[in-house]
Amino acid sequence: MTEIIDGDAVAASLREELAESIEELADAGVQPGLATVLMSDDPASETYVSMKREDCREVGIEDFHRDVDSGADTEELMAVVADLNERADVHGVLVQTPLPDQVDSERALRSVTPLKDVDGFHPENVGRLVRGDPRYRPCTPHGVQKLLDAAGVETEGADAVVVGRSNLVGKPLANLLLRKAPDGNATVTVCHSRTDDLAEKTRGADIVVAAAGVPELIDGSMLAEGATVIDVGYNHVDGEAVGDVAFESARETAGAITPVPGGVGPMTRAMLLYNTVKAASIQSGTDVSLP
Ligand SMILES: NC(=O)C1=CN([C@@H]2O[C@H](COP(=O)(O)OP(=O)(O)OC[C@H]3O[C@@H](n4cnc5c(N)ncnc54)[C@H](OP(=O)(O)O)[C@@H]3O)[C@@H](O)[C@H]2O)C=CC1
Ligand SMILES: Nc1nc(=O)c2c([nH]1)NC[C@@H]1CN(c3ccc(C(=O)N[C@@H](CCC(=O)O)C(=O)O)cc3)C=[N+]21
Repeated sequence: MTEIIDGDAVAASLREELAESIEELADAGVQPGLATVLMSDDPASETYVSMKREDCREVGIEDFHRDVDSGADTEELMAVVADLNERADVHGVLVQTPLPDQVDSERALRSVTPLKDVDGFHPENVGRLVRGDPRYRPCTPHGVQKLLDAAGVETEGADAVVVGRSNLVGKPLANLLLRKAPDGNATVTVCHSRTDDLAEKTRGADIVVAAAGVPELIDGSMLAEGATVIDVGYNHVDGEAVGDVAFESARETAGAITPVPGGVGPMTRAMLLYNTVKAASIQSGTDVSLP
């Protein structure tokens, strides 16, 4: 029987465990705080930010929020970030991307102080990840690791294929799976739009992670019998969320598979809470146990 990996359930149990870490911080007089910065009129970005804020309030993380006019320039955005960098009650600063075209995104994201960079996008944190000593793991890749762990899927020695090489998902995930660590130690192949014969690559994999942003790119014919399939894709087709995996076809061949919705999405949000609690722990010098 194919296991359907329940991201909602795994995320819920993570939030419960994080609530205990937040209790430990409270005993030391610390409340974790996350500041989200929204500089966009895109309804999707607005939705992602409001879900993140709602999650914070639910688990006891203080929700700070800043709206920056979507017509503003890089300097104005960076001034907002600089102010949040200085505040002792703000432990995490998240600038929601994509940013408007007139903004120098690289410069703006680099202005988040690395200790508060709970997205893990700052070059210092990316560098640490690539070097094998991550501080804040990017939320979606970390969520994928937690889903694999929850499903009892060993990465050690596994052949993993990551479809997608973005800085947001594919590259950090490939680095995490490659890391010399119990939740890494996979043999990693990274595929992208110029990959020759994608199906041949995915058919050779024990673990396939689809993060291409192409609806139903991966179907059952492209999988080895019993493979684990993690669908990061979140595409809107006729107003419905559709993954990068053709679920009904893939589940026939897969050993375990994540659905969309109810798979990676809720985990991404849970790992942001995780990083914020970790940030509060580091910045307050309070040791807490993390799930
Ligand atoms: N559930 C969640 O929490 C999240 C979901 N997502 C979703 O994950 C998906 C990927 O996001 P993101 O990484 O930001 O997307 P990007 O568009 O930044 O990157 C997509 C990657 O997929 C590759 N690709 C595109 N088409 C193909 C193809 N036909 N075959 C093989 N590779 C291909 C691209 O190759 P190339 O580099 O050559 O262009 C690129 O590397 C999206 O659907 C997004 O919505 C993203 C973040 C969080
Ligand atoms: N720069 C950038 N930042 C992003 O944050 C970003 C992005 N690009 N590209 C698009 C993806 C997609 N994404 C999701 C986050 C949460 C859910 C999520 O929680 N979904 C729930 C359903 C939520 C609901 O609708 O109630 C689920 O899948 O079950 C989904 C998708 C962030 N993205």
